[in-house]
Amino acid sequence: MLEWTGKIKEYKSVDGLPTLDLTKPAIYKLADKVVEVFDCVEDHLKLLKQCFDFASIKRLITRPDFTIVYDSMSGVQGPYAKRIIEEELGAAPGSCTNAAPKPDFGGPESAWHGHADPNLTYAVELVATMGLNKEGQKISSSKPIPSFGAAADGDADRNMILSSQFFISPSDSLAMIVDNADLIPQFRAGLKGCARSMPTSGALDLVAKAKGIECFEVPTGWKFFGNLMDSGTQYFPDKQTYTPFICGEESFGTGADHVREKDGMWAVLAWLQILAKKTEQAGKLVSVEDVANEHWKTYGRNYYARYDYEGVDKAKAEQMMKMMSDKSGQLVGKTFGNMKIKINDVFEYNDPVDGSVSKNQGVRFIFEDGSRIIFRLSGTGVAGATVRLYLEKYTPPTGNLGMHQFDVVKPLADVALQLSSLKSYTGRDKPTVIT
Ligand SMILES: O=P(O)(O)OC[C@H]1O[C@@H](O)[C@H](O)[C@@H](O)[C@@H]1O
Repeated sequence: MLEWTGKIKEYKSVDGLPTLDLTKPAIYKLADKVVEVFDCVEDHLKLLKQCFDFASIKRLITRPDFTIVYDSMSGVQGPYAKRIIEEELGAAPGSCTNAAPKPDFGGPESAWHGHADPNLTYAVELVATMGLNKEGQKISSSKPIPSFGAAADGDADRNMILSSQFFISPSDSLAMIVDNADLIPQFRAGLKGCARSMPTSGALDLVAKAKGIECFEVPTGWKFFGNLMDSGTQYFPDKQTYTPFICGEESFGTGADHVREKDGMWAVLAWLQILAKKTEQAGKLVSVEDVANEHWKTYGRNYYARYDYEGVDKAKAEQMMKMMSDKSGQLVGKTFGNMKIKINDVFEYNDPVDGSVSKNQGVRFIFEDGSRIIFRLSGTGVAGATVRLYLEKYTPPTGNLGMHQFDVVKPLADVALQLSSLKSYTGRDKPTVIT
């Protein structure tokens, strides 16, 4: 792209364009061109109405025993949330919090210091309202705790889902939406495909296997889902079709093939739709926690956490990754604690749709019991390098399903520090953020 910008020889501009009123929908004719000003909230709402049964979601939201809080963290979701959740679906006024978009997402004065990130660490207001602390442990609250909570990030493509004193990890949220896709009108004809990014937990794979749905493991980055959504279309007419399709990432992005981006509002409505239908079926209010408990009893639980080490020395982080990559395959059969390594490699993706190969997509240590330790360098960090360490431990349905995820993966973190020598490379022995 940079190369092409160097080749620009001319650009055109128009003098004397009138100032158009962008505050209301209208169509303007300017010489031989037409400019249409449209309300993007209405546009999105129209599309979402094709995906969901709004009447049934409204019945849930207006139940006297159901309360909802949707925190837009001063990002762009605010006007959409108020229009859809409060006006269209009948949630009580004030259910949508921090709903006035601000250019600095609230800045240093906000509880989240302008860091509009929907996770346990940054979405502090919502997390406290839902009766949790940043470790996801229950805390007491002086006010009644809402039945359902959600947060959006600054550009509203990501989401966090909670119920009263309960946090659902994005990996679990994805698996549970796919498991219950038949309750969502968008998937009435059945799902043909689903996908997760490589570091996202394998909870999705268990559902896909049980239901016979094609499941893909792609590198981190939403673009990799795009080709799967295009399979069988005019772009790849000879390829098998994987749509209708649901996909998601551990980094709080969830979506489907109604648009090509992750869609925070879609994920919130998908959950509300599932709860609405299950509540109708059960004749009593069903919560996110109820759905999760049922799910784990069927599939087992993929305990999961991500440790971020932010702002580390880039060269050192790269050396550490290289050291681990160089050992690819050499640690198979080695035992750490009571766990034996089954696969140690560097993840590579062969795109089944366009045939492209993406190498060097993260270092993986996969153990015989299904536990995983994954290392990646963030592609979005701003200062130095961010090392992301993803930890996953599988517990079958017969095991203890009610433990705290951060406690369960802690022994894996100790093994990860050993495997990576992270402390000697980066000087860090504690992550900056755990989600
Ligand atoms: O490389 P990082 O920092 O882990 O960020 C990954 C994220 O990067 C974003 O740009 C993509 O839109 C996401 O899909 C992806 O999850």
